[in-house]
Amino acid sequence: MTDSARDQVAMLAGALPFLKRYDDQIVVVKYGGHAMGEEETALRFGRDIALLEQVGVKPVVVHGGGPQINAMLKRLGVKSTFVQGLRVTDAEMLDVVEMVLAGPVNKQIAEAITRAGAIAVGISGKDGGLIRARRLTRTVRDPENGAEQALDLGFVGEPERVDTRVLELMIGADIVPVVAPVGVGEDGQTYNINADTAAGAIAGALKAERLLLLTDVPGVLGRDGALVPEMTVAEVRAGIAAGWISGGMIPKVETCIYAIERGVRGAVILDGRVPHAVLLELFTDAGAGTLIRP
Ligand SMILES: Nc1ncnc2c1ncn2[C@@H]1O[C@H](COP(=O)(O)OP(=O)(O)O)[C@@H](O)[C@H]1O
Ligand SMILES: CC(=O)N[C@@H](CCC(=O)OP(=O)(O)O)C(=O)O
Repeated sequence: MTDSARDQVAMLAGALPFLKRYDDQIVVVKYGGHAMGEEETALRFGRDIALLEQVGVKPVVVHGGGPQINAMLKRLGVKSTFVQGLRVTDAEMLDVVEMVLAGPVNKQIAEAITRAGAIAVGISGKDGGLIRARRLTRTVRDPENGAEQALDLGFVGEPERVDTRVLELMIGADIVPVVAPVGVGEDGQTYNINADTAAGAIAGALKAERLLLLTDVPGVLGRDGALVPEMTVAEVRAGIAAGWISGGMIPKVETCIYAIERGVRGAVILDGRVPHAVLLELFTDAGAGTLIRP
């Protein structure tokens, strides 16, 4: 037997306890727009998800696509602004957001997983009544007089209720759901939902074993720029207040807290550009990224 064959067998044997732990368990993976990068990265992601499905894990993919929306807006000559990491979304913008997220981005991911040997089907949060949303309200404090001021983010939504039936039907039939973060209000209004928030709501509703948020940084970075391997909810809150957790990282850590409070057993922020990031996190002791715990 060659050394490389021996290594392969040793690796498989080492993964056995982890394979047992995650057998039949739901793992929600949020695939961020920044982690999609090159085509090879997306294909590799597809292979990892297909592998999870083949070893008995039940993966559910929720994806973003912020950079892909930006690219389309640039082609259309439309400017976009972000407040607290959220895209201010007027009616025209909403059309583009839905077109990009529920269109090419959703289909490319489902195709990459399917090409790797699993059956993945792309849906949006509007399909099967999956994500019932309401308009998100946010306030800012006026630094001059301390008064609270309401922010108008347009058609940005937050999940109000997640109806998991369509996901359960898919999971039960060994189909990997790939979800675009778009929701619908009671009155039929479409809402743009931050993909981290959508993933957290879905993970919470499914009581997933793990929520993995894949991005383009190694995890939560401390003031010194070094990776923080583990954080408690209280430490996260202190980091936001002190300002070293900011921008797009805020919805991520908030999502982790939300999911944990709803019974998800662990939430991890990790670098989706690292080859096999998902497998490293689930099937090795070393793990990857930042684990947020209660
Ligand atoms: N403490 C921190 N650690 C890591 N990243 C941070 C931190 N504070 C702010 N960020 C920013 O958050 C970004 C990740 O959020 P975002 O760009 O929205 O990712 P995605 O598209 O994957 O959702 C990082 O690229 C970084 O610029
Ligand atoms: C309200 C809001 O900001 N929605 C996001 C939805 C996509 C997303 O979250 O994509 P990433 O995960 O790649 O950042 C947006 O319009 O960009």
